[in-house]
Amino acid sequence: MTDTVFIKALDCQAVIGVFDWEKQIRQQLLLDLTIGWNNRPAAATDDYQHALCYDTVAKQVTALVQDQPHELVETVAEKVAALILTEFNAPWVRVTVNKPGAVANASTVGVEIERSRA
Ligand SMILES: Nc1nc2c(c(=O)[nH]1)N=C([C@H](O)[C@@H](O)CO)CN2
Repeated sequence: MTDTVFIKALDCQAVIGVFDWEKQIRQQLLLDLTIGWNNRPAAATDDYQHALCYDTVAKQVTALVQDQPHELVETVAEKVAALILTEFNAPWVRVTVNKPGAVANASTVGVEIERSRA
């Protein structure tokens, strides 16, 4: 089953970084999420109850990323993956965390992980 629900370039303003100056400011993180989800039941019934609501996912992920400080983008990616697997019961998720302001001569840097439910 290769169906997914995705969210691209989710804009989060986060306290993120390893240096002291980074703990005093907010910086942009852009998250790309690809979530394994069987879309057939929602399509067959045209019923929102069977859909994985990308708006609900986006709001919960934004709150998680913005409401507490983190040092590493790796930590953010793991926490977001765990949220999606546990709270939304998704079978797998791919999370990309972009920190576009981090390296002056790169358009973006970051990490990408894939996690599955145990
Ligand atoms: N693999 C990582 N490398 C770096 C990170 C990170 O979160 N993961 N963070 C930093 C600093 O916070 C940097 O972004 C400041 O510009 C350096 N390397």
